[in-house]
Amino acid sequence: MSASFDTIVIGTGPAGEAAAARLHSGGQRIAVIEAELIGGECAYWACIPSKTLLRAPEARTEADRAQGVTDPSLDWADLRAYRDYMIRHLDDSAQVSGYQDQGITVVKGQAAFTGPRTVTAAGREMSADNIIIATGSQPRIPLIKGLADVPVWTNREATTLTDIPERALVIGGSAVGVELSTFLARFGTQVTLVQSAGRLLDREDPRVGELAAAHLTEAGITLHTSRTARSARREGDDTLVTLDDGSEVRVDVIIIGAGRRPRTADLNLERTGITVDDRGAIPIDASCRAGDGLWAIGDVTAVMPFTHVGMYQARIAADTILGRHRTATYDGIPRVVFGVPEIAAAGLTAAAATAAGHDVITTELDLADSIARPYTFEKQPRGTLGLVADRTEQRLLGAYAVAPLASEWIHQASLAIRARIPLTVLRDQAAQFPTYSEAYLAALEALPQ
Ligand SMILES: Cc1cc2nc3c(=O)[nH]c(=O)nc-3n(C[C@H](O)[C@H](O)[C@H](O)COP(=O)(O)OP(=O)(O)OC[C@H]3O[C@@H](n4cnc5c(N)ncnc54)[C@H](O)[C@@H]3O)c2cc1C
Ligand SMILES: NC(=O)c1ccc[n+]([C@@H]2O[C@H](COP(=O)([O-])OP(=O)(O)OC[C@H]3O[C@@H](n4cnc5c(N)ncnc54)[C@H](O)[C@@H]3O)[C@@H](O)[C@H]2O)c1
Repeated sequence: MSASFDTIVIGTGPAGEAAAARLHSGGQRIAVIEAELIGGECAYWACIPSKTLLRAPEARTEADRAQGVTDPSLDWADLRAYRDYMIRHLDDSAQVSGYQDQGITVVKGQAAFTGPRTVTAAGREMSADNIIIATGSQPRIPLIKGLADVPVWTNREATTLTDIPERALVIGGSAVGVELSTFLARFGTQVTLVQSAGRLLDREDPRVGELAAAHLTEAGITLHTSRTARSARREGDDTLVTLDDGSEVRVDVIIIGAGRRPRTADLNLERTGITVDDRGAIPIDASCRAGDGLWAIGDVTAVMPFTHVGMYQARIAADTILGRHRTATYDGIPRVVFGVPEIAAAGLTAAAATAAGHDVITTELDLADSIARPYTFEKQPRGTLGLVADRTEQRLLGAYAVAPLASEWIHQASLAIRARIPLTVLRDQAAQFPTYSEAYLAALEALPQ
């Protein structure tokens, strides 16, 4: 006999967990189904370990650059132990019992639909008024001849590594590639990064890619843009990778960061009436509805595959299910690559704003020429803030910042874009002296009128 619930959540990454928690506190009877570990990719193999691993090199670089600090050093064994603690030693038993203690049913197994509102997992049949699909994504593996015969890491092996490799070829030059390269290079790996697009972080403003390239080069990383790996083969203990220009790179491991695919393949979605798009993503409306009583949130929607977006969609879907109708808007949501220094952006690039018909004005500010904080922060002051605005509408459309702590102060641009705060109001701010936030006023005053 099938157990019935108000809502079943398939997948307990950050999106599924946020939805389950909100619906449970809204009084619903909930079941969560998880094929692997409660917490999802983010908690064990993505955001949490990667940001934990990047903090030490960041602190080391900050210390190197701060006047009056000598001999800062990295301790891999200590960081590795802290990473293992942060990823719960890949053990989610406390999370399972935490849910059970709250009265949430946990089913460990691969869920598949048996009908529009019924699923099976671990031999159990379940039905619900609402089913939320939050099954996340998996790495996209490029076609490279011989890849199956050489050591290859996806984000999973890279973020749970036990030993720092001597030489690595990183494939992909966006968030995963830039973050993993930064971490490894700062720990002494000889990193070669191969990026198929003409620049790093190719969805961002071209200046962001240029600035990121300069920082990666400074960290000792060899960059190949407009390049792909064609084939790989073993030669003794080495892996020899041939790029598409015929050049060869000798490494110990290939690390893949070439994008992700929504995880929908095993769900039997044909039983639900949902048809995935050409990326394999589940199409949703503004409230994250994917069909009658069906919802999709997080990476599986491919809308903006970030944890904060998945959790936002979870709040939108859960509130709508609870009768508090909400719609999502994605304007101005920040996008951060945790490089050293941090690379942050929000809203539209100048090119996207122009394509959308805006009357675009832009400015870029060298922070060391304009504000005091870079000098109090480090002895080689640096940082860049770029703004994109609409001259006619007199509001901010986009921003990028490549500078220390940019992941924090990008949120001012994010709020200004989302809340459509007029430029006159933004120019009337008095940010704390001396902070990086002062850059906004300096940049706004430099915007063409
Ligand atoms: C290396 C790396 C670093 C990242 N760093 C950041 C960061 O710093 N900040 C940020 O915002 N984003 C980051 N991301 C992106 C972030 O990890 C994802 O956006 C986020 O994990 C998506 O959450 P989700 O809940 O949609 O899916 P996931 O976290 O992928 O969780 C989905 C869950 O569903 C389960 N599942 C799948 N299919 C089934 C099934 N059929 N039945 C039952 N369970 C199923 C999976 O086992 C998994 O536990 C990073 C990604 C990578 C690869
Ligand atoms: N800090 C963060 O928020 C963070 C960190 C890591 C990942 N993420 C998210 O995880 C997802 C995956 O990140 P990602 O960087 O793997 O994917 P991505 O889709 O953002 O970028 C993939 C990059 O790989 C390149 N590429 C694709 N195929 C290639 C090939 N064959 N050879 C060389 N280069 C190739 C592309 O040009 C692109 O720049 C993204 O949605 C990202 O936003 C977020």
